Amino acid sequence: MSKNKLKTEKPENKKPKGAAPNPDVLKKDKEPEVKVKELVKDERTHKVMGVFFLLLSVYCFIAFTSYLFTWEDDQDKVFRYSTQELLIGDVKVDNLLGRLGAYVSHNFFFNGVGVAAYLFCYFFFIIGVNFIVGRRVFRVWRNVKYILFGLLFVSMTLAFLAGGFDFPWGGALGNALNKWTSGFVGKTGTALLLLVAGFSWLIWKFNFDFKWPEKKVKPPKPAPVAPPVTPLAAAAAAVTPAAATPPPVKEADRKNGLREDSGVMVIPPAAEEDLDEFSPMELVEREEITVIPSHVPHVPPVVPPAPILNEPEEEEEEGEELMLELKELPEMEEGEDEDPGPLLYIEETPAEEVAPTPKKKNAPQEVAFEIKPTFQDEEEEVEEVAAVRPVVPADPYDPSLDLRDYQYPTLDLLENHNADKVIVQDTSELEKNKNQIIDTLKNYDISIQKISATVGPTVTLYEIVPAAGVRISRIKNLEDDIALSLSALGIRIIAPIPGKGTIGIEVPNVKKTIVSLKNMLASEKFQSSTMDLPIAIGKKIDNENFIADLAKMPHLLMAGATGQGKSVGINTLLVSLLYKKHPSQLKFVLVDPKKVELSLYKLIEKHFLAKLPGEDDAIITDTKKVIHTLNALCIEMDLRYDLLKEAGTRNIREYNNKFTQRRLNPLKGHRYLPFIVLVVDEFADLIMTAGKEVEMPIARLAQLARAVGIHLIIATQRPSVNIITGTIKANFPARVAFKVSSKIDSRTILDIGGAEQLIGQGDMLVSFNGELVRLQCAFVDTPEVENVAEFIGNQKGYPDAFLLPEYVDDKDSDGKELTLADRDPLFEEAAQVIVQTQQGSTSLLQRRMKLGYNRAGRLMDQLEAASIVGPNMGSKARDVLVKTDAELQEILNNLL
Ligand SMILES: Nc1ncnc2c1ncn2[C@@H]1O[C@H](COP(=O)(O)OP(=O)(O)OP(=O)(O)O)[C@@H](O)[C@H]1O
Repeated sequence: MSKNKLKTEKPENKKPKGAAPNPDVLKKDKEPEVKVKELVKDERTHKVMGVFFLLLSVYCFIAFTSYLFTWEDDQDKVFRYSTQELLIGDVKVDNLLGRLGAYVSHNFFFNGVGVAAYLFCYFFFIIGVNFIVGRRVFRVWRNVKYILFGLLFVSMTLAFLAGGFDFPWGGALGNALNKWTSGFVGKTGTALLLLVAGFSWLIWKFNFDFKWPEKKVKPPKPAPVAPPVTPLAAAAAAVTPAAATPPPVKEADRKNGLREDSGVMVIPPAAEEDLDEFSPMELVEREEITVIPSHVPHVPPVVPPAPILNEPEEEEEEGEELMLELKELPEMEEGEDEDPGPLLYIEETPAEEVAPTPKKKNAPQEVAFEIKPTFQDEEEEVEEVAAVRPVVPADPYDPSLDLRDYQYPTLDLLENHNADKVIVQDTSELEKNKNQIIDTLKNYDISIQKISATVGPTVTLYEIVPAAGVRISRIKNLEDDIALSLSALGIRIIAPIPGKGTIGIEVPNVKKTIVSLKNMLASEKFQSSTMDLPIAIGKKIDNENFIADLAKMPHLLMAGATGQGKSVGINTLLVSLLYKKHPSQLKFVLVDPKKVELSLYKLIEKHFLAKLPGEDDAIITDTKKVIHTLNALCIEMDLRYDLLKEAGTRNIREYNNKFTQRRLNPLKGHRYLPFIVLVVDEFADLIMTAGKEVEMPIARLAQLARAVGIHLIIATQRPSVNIITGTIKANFPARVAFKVSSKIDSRTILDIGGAEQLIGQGDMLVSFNGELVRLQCAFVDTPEVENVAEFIGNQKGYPDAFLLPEYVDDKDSDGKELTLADRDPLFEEAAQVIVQTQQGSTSLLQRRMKLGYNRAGRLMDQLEAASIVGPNMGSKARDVLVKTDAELQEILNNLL
């Protein structure tokens, strides 16, 4: 019914208003052009061509083979009769394919290329297959090159070898080539030429490995242990990460794509021939095949140690050699060459003082050295050291050494969830959906040229190429009507698919596949990722793993109605990070107003969690404490910026590099900075209870914290505009939407509709880098998270969680008189810092004691009240009025 109605409306559709020209006239003008084009492009034409070439190939094959047996008799007849007589007349031949067969074979063999004529059968075959299948199963141009070479080489070789026979082995071409070459370079030359050509082709094709058997080299003896090894040097040697060196990959395994160290099957890149082109109704089932090992050993990232002494390999002057070492010293600021760990300093004693040794070239060991451990917090020693020539410290600083035995969680802690490796979609379902789509579009008078299907874990994407002349905007306008007509739940129309000019219709699969996090973490992409904070989010429709770097995102906003997969999504992100990061490199700040969602992570408090000083629980559930924690994070951010500025670095990566190279002085407050990831499970709840007090620090962190390694993951059930305000949104370029309840919610979170049409259970849209991608979120169940948390929690951790700077709420202390009775608990410590360093600087207190500006300022006022420092002098540091510890102790005793 609607069909007829719509068809009668057609002219109106084309030209809605105004004095339109007669549509029939216009149509007639355009029709022929469109038809020829369509005919050429039409897949049926291609199929017909395919059948033709395949039959041609078979025909030639039969004719040629028959010719091998009947050539003697048939050749006579071909010679005797003219072409016309032969083809039209009544001549009897023996070839299985009659006169035409005899004629064609004779011309291909005798007048052509001899036995090499079979290469033509092959050529027709590949053309036929390509046409019939509708894609380049065989690469035509490459094959043409091989065939041309084959024609020349085979015909000439056969003519050369079998020149005396009657049978046209090499055909006219082979004979001619052979004749000319033999005349030019002689018989022997021709033979050599053919051998060279033959071998060249074989080498080119198979790339043989010509290996000369290698001389057996004795393994070098282990270097003798240096006689005066201090305990310190021994400790440094123990750091050498022998275990960290990945085991060598066996040659055979490498060829097979099996990486021994990870147990991960790496799929070799698809052969060129396999590359597909867009084809009618093709089924795309691409799956990253991974062999999931029961145990994937992880190797903590340990930087290989630098040699203690660089012994030059080439001949060099002795003096120059020492110069070389000195040149290698890192550029340090004055007095910055100390760091807290024990260092190796090499004291050079003039050779003649130790023993008179004759000067020799290339004998560095003969310069007398004494290796002395020094500890920098002992001041006299530091001074002593300043007098000697320090050498580059032996090893780069390795932050993971505090927990050097830490084992990364293994994959056997996770479940497979029966996630099928290959997604098998019922072909009848595909066919049914395809026909329904075609029929529905026909109802709206939209004809299509091609349709292809890509089966994903939860939905199948039908990609449509509209027929020539159909405007995509028309389909876009009809989006809702088409969705209604298809009447399947969760249909999403993408018109057009960005960058493709095709239209996508996503239809939910009847049988959905769970994407297990285990599979994703076992994938080569994740295992070999070098991202700072790799997160395995889920699988795209084409089954490609979507793994992103949270550090680049740099923050993530997640929304979704209740029960659609948000908590699973957060667990997925957290577990991915736990599988890739050492506790020294990453800390989580977990905010869980719902109190139960993140409680599992309590077990890893001493490894991966950060908390406020003095707090019992690292997982924050109370709104007041959330405000304190967020402000503490802001202080940490400011402190980190100060450190970055002092170090002359722009971001956490550069800073940590400089620190691990021991180019930053920990006595000046420098430290290794772990990444901090703040996770808020229910943001709406926080905004409802604390409003601006929460929004402001979140917005500040979102705006500034990326460079100093603080990243935010904020989740909310209610993505309404009063919760996700403009300020928040502007600073969260990466957003994730699970199914939401309305189009408005979808717009709030993604700036576009679509999330309301998702089908739940981890079906999600990710807006990142200006692209909108539909993913099936990787699934990790609560018991799995528990396993991972237990595995980590049972290992030795730090004494406490990572402590954030203390934050004192101005409201708590404002209005109070600054009396000595109200002294800050850190008063004594602050006084000691000031007296020991003799610097009355507030920022020094901030850095040394990890305090916020307000608290450090208050402490300074209290120190002033106690006459330990002088009054504020603007930008200059205050005078320190107490010069010695004894003096300070007396003042402190009097204050009690
Ligand atoms: N990626 C996924 N794959 C398969 N099933 C999933 C996935 N994510 C979630 N589910 C299913 O959906 C259920 C609800 O998920 P989840 O608890 O994460 O929802 P939620 O959005 O956090 O809900 P709430 O806001 O009420 O906590 C899960 O128990 C699971 O059965």
